[in-house]
Amino acid sequence: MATFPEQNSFSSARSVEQAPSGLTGSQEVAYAIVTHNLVRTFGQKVAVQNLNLAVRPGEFFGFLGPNGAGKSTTIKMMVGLLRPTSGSVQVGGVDVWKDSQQARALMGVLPEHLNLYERLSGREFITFAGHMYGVADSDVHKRTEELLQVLDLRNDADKLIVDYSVGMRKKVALAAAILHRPQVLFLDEPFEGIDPVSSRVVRDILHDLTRRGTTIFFSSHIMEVVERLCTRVGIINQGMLVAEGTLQELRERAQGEDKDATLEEIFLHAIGVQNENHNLSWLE
Ligand SMILES: Nc1ncnc2c1ncn2[C@@H]1O[C@H](COP(=O)(O)OP(=O)(O)OP(=O)(O)O)[C@@H](O)[C@H]1O
Repeated sequence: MATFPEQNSFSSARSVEQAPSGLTGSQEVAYAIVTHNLVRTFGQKVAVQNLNLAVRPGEFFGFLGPNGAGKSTTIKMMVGLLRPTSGSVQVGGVDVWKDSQQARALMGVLPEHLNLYERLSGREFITFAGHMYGVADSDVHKRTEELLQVLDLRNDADKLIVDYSVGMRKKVALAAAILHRPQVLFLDEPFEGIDPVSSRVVRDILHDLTRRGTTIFFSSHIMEVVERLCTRVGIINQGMLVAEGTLQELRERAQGEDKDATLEEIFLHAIGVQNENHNLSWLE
């Protein structure tokens, strides 16, 4: 197990209290996603506290945190599904809550709870999404068929979504989120419920998208996937950003220069988990 410095020292120098808050106007377009002092409360509960983040174009940003940490709440505020209590979000230099239509045109979104049109078939749903984003008919057709093929949905393409499995729903929603080649793609737990074969396909597609300039912001509990894909990682705990940087940067901040710390070790330390005894007394 690696040893680490105090939790708060995890945020990198470029962490975003410094980076975006000093930026104005056109400078901020240098960032694909910027949040300024983002806050969301639910009654007494502060789900997200003064979140400052900046993600550069083409980055593959992994957003980690334990259950209830505030990941989905953050993503919902970033994509225009949940109004912040205070603070702001910009995507591609556009304020998501002031110019929501313009901002949404730049995004693809795979939300936590998939709100799909259950009475459409998978093929119809993907096609519909393409038309909603104004993609030309011929491109919609071509891209839909290719997506159905690579995501192994072709045999079920004409089945109604209501009859899809969890993984099939996730894949069809992902196809709909990427068909218009968004500038910024937000994915809330994209690998949940997806089999290993499709997982690999999805990883390849996402990797390819970032190579071609798409920025990806995604939440996941699967450390191995985050470790493999992400160029930068943010860790949120109890609504606060407790660590942010490249894996290398986070490792280098590990006390004693433990360059071998795994992302799981970095994560557990950042959220303050100790090595405790988790035995159930009644099993003894
Ligand atoms: N609509 C809501 N009403 C009240 N509380 C909410 C609501 N949505 C989220 N919360 C609370 O806000 C906190 C953050 O929730 P959120 O769903 O953002 O966590 P998460 O990090 O995505 O968790 P998980 O990994 O379990 O999906 C939790 O305490 C949750 O109970």
